[in-house]
Amino acid sequence: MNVIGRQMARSNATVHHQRQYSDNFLDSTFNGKWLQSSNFPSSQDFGYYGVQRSSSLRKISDENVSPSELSPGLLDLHSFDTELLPEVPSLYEGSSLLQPVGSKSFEDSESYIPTNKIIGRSRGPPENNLLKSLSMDRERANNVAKIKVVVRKRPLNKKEMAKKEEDIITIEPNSNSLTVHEKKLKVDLTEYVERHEFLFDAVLNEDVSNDEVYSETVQPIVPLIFQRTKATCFAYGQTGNGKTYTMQPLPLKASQDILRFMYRTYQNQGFKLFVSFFEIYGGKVFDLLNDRKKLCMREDGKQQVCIVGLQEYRVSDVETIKELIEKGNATRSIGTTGANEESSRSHAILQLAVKRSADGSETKPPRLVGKLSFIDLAGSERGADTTDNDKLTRMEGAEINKSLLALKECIRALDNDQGHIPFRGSKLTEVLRDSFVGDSRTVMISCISPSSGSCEHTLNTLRYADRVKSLSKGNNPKKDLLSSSSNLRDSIALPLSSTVTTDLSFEDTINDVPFEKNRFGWSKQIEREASPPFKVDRVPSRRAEGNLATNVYSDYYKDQRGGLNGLPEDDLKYCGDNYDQEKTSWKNNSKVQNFPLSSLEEKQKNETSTKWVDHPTFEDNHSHSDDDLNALLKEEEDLVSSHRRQVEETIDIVREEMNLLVQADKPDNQLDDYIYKLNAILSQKAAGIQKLQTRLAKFRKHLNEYNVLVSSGNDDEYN
Ligand SMILES: Nc1ncnc2c1ncn2[C@@H]1O[C@H](COP(=O)(O)OP(=O)(O)OP(=O)(O)O)[C@@H](O)[C@H]1O
Repeated sequence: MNVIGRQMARSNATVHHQRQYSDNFLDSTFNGKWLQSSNFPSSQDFGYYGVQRSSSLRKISDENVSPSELSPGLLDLHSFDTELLPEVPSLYEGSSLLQPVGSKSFEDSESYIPTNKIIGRSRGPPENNLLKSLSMDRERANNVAKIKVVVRKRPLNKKEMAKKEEDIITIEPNSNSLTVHEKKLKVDLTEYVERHEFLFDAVLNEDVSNDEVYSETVQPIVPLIFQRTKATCFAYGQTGNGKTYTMQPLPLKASQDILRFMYRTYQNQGFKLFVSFFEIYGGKVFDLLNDRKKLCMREDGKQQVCIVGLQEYRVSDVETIKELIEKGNATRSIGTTGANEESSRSHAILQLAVKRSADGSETKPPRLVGKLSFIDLAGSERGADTTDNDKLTRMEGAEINKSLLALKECIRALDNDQGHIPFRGSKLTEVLRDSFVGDSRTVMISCISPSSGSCEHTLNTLRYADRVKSLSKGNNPKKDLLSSSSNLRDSIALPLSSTVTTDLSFEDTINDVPFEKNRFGWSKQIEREASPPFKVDRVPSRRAEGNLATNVYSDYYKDQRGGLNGLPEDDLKYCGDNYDQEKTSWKNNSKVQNFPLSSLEEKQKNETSTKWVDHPTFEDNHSHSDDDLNALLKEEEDLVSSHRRQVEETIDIVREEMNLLVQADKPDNQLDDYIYKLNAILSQKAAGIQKLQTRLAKFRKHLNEYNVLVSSGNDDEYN
């Protein structure tokens, strides 16, 4: 932790004591997260609301910050019974709009307001224009998707340019799609480029400013906060890809808008804005606005999560919020990893809560109306990057992975309206529990590097985002259509070994085969033409993953040499069980044209006599981090691959069964032979199913272990 920051945080633990910060001190000393001062909007960017500030911008006054009234010791962060107010007058309706513009102080401050889409800059826009603009905003707010996934690409940095790394991300102008061009090597060491296409709700290129990021992500949500919505905005991505750069200005901009609503639209309606800022580090909660005091979480009888003793500050101007954020940032933990010295190992959560007293009186504690949470997640790079680190760092990594996985699962469950939200999967999701129930909105900003050197991490980040997005029903039919028809989630370079489509060249295959999403949101290739039953030799697959180049190589081998026999043993080891299944299925395919029944016997013999390379287990691969996110994601991928192959095999088997029946109908049919072959077929079927069931059970067990299974149906039989 930043020592100066800690000192400062300590000395400011009670902001009743007015404190004068020097600009120099602030600008030069804080180097914590969210503290690249150049990224902060300047003070002129913000208006002053409510109580006018003195000439010092650095003063936190009693008027604006009153921790005592906000720190009841047991602070129910979220579930402070959401206010049961009479219906909050719509943001866009009611007398407040028609009242003369606010108090003197607001009038005075108006000239500071840079832009105001809700309320025009000019003092008296014609009433109908105002209403029109508000109704447009209301429409916009109502259209805010429940879950929005945005990807932001940062520019190449100096280090990457010095290493002559290339920009491998292309974004079509005015589109929501991006393509990762991954360089790969064929077995003959010639290079080829594998293209991975993704479609999201918005894709922002390196030229997009932080202001634009705000208007694309958080701004549309702000009005909803006054209508009892709880919203979460989080940045996800590898260390150094711009999470902090992206998140840092958002709370300030949002609080500016919130205050604007409070002082204009909801003037004199008793709304108050509160700020809290804490971090989750190694599974523990620390108050960033109270000298990093360790806090504990409690769940009350109503299963509402409380953070005991979290300081929450009432604020009425942006400058104070800025100071609080600076203070919190200075206090935030910064660890080191092999990947990036500056990498953050904690999740920082800043919350803006809008509250109101039930009867408008000041005597009763205000109740929560709506809330906006900003989460700067820890770097998403996982297991591999922490291998060399000490036990503590590895455990931190494990906790981070666990929370990232749990977060994804909660968002999935949220968007699927599932009764069971697996929020207990991590501290992060427990803390955010109330953001996953009721009227909620989630914005995820995935931050990616353009550099070729980060390709694998970039693909991981995009896959994570895609999983969040692909399960999003949203409220935009167009989006659904796009998702189902053209979310080119993954690799296009899939040299499928189809005996039917052998007339297609490799390039034809990679360029033209369309994709669609399956019901889990994964892409699958659509057959070029509707194939008649049993003409499909390979089940649509999206196998070639960025971090499993061997998959591609083995496919390539398979195509080039007609089989896996040519694969070096090492490759097989890496391929693991994928190729255990692959071997069998490929063998089937090689003989599929004539369906010689002898292949079954041969296969059965092989299966019993050959000791296939063991599938690398979850534990084997990731002994350093049991709950490694990548391992679970990989296991999920492998399960789907196995399922796909099992279906392929089933198709082959059914073909053989049909042949067998044809044989059985012939007058010269040998009963012994029929019985023997039928027995072989049934055994093979049973073995395939059993194998898949085992894998499924194992995967479910792992999910259960990490509390991330969304649906718990029939778990018992697997445990
Ligand atoms: N879109 C962008 N435009 C310009 N510079 C950027 C952009 N995104 C990030 N940067 C720069 O890249 C560097 C790393 O960004 P940042 O600290 O935000 O990464 P991070 O993802 O928060 O890393 P960590 O996981 O370690 O917290 C910073 O110097 C930042 O200014």
